[in-house]
Amino acid sequence: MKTPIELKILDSRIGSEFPLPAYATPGSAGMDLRAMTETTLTIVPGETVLIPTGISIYVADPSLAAVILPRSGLGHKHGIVLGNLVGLIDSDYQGPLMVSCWNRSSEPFTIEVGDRLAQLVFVPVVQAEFRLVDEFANTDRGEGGFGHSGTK
Ligand SMILES: O=c1ccn([C@H]2C[C@H](O)[C@@H](COP(=O)(O)OP(=O)(O)OP(=O)(O)O)O2)c(=O)[nH]1
Ligand SMILES: [Mg+2]
Repeated sequence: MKTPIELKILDSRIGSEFPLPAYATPGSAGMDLRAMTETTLTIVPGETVLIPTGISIYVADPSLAAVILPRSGLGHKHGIVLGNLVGLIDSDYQGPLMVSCWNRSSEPFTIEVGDRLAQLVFVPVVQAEFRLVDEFANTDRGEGGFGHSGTK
């Protein structure tokens, strides 16, 4: 059963020239987001560009969020990742869905209009309420962290 999510088309090329984001296979976790720029764009090494996707979504349910993740091929082969590393889409956000695209490679990278740049994944969210305490119940780990157990 898929969860219905409201979506607005902000760029009429989506739904005509380019399809709406969709799962590529029945088991896909992410839907690819396309670069809805006016023209072809070259991102020089080290540069970060905010790229519109041509859509907005309204997740609405506070127990859900969406995350924008890099595509592994672009990230690994071309160093095209996200300027914010991961994009988090709040359930009450209704603005344009944007992808912060960072060229962390040493080569310029050219994005054509409609290229699939990043992917959108819906995730469950638990909202916490802090309960102030003076002491935690003991655990084996305690305060150990940040590699305190070594690598072997
Ligand atoms: O890659 C992203 C990340 C965020 N957003 C939108 C949706 C998100 O709900 C909103 C705010 O994101 P976030 O809370 O991460 O950014 P902020 O810098 O804390 O902005 P704000 O003060 O608006 O919360 O921006 C995107 O479109 N793309
Ligand atoms: Mg915020």
